[in-house]
Amino acid sequence: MYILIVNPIAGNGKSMKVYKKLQRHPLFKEKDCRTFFTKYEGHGTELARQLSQMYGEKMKCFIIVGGDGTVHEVINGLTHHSSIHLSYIPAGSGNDFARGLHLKGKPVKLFEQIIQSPEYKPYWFGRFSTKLKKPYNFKLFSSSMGFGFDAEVAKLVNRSRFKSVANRIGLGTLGYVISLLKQLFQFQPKNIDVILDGQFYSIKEAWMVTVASHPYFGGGMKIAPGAKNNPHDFHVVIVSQISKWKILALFFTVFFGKHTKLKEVQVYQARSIEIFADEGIYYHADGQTGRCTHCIIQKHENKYDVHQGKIGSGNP
Ligand SMILES: Nc1ncnc2c1ncn2[C@@H]1O[C@H](COP(=O)(O)OP(=O)(O)OP(=O)(O)O)[C@@H](O)[C@H]1O
Repeated sequence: MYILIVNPIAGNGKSMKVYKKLQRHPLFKEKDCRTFFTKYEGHGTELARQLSQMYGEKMKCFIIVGGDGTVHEVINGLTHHSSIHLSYIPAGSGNDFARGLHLKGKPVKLFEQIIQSPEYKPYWFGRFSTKLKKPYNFKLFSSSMGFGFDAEVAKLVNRSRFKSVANRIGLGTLGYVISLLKQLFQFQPKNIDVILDGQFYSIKEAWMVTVASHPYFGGGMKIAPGAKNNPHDFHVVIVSQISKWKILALFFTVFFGKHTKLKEVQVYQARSIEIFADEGIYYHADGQTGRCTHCIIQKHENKYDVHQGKIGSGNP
């Protein structure tokens, strides 16, 4: 049995079109595929938790149909169920997790692959907590976390009308770029302290601190070009003391991963990251936003079996 968790509003309704195609496929009935739709924000986590408890071993895998936010919610329902196999059919606006997994091809082809010749390989999620004291109640993230400018852009993207217009014309990234331009003139850089594997850095006029499990964010921008998912570390990209015009240049070069050549951009590798900001700063985890003054980020101790493309991770 396969369980599909479908977010009907992901990609401004694209996920429903994708789902209808899957539903018409002969393998859908033949292989006992059961579908559950998310009904509200956060429902993906509840569904994943309940269904994994209910079906456990009887289930071959969860097939997530939606965008990065849906993946984020589902994995957070599986924090104690790392033995469950996961597959992802991208149908959102950004779909950066799919890029990170090197998933290629149309949704129906991916569905056939998942059922007929799945390539489950280990994937290591990150975990984070914005609490200052134990119990930390860690949450998982699949692709990246960002603090500062990218988080404020993500907040604007999630609220904006541009996103749905851009989605309708098949340009998911456009919504991000428009929000970015809007935010560029409002954003005030912040002083942020960062501890990377015990090493302290005081970042003056920080624009963003991004922690990445693979290269992509914002719908295909290669923010951490060298990042490969592995059990040991993340890539941490820090941008500080940069002019607004140069930030603009950065976001043009980021599509090719060339921004790391700028002197205002530093790239580190770290397993354990701690962030401190005197005043509250915005953060995002896989594009889902919040506000904090402190955050701990670590590799989750468990690996998950995730269907990946030919050159996906799995060889740490
Ligand atoms: N039925 C629903 N009604 C309203 N919101 C929902 C529903 N189901 C899920 N959500 C919310 O929809 C949001 C967007 O989902 P998702 O991120 O998967 O799509 P997207 O934003 O189009 O794609 P991406 O994150 O890849 O850009 C999630 O934050 C989730 O909480």
